[in-house]
Amino acid sequence: MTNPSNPSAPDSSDSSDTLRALAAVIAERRAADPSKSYVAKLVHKGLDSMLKKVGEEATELVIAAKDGDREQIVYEAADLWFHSLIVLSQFGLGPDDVLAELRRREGLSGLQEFAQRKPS
Ligand SMILES: N=c1c2ncn([C@@H]3O[C@H](COP(=O)(O)OP(=O)(O)OP(=O)(O)O)[C@@H](O)[C@H]3O)c2ncn1[C@@H]1O[C@H](COP(=O)(O)O)[C@@H](O)[C@H]1O
Repeated sequence: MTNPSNPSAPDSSDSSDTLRALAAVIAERRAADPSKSYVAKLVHKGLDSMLKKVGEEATELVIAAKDGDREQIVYEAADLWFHSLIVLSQFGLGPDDVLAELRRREGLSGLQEFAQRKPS
């Protein structure tokens, strides 16, 4: 379905395309002018600032969920995914890497996977 507020946005029925498109914008903006791009500004501040944002957004998601505010949960989850993509980009990684890991886990029970882990 076309996004009525942004008809040129990718079809929301294909979530991985949306994540890939956002990751491509992030990759391009990393080298942009920090006064004109939020991504460039955060990248310019360095890894600690990116990680701080991920921590903040995760906490805000927790608070929204504790409040049971569905709209706010979606808003904060979007912030968290966005900032996670920035951290991934810092290491030359992207949504396809995470999606591949999720696909690898498909059909493997979390309890089974945990039991197979080597003791650390
Ligand atoms: N998806 C996002 C996105 N989500 C959140 N944000 C920004 O993330 C920032 C942090 O959000 P907060 O709620 O924590 O706001 P804040 O506490 O006031 O921010 P800080 O001062 O702590 O950084 C805000 O400035 C948001 O606008 C985003 N900024 C950009 N994008 C995407 O990234 C693209 C490139 O953006 P630019 O790099 O700015 O061109 C955009 O076209 C969008 O598609």
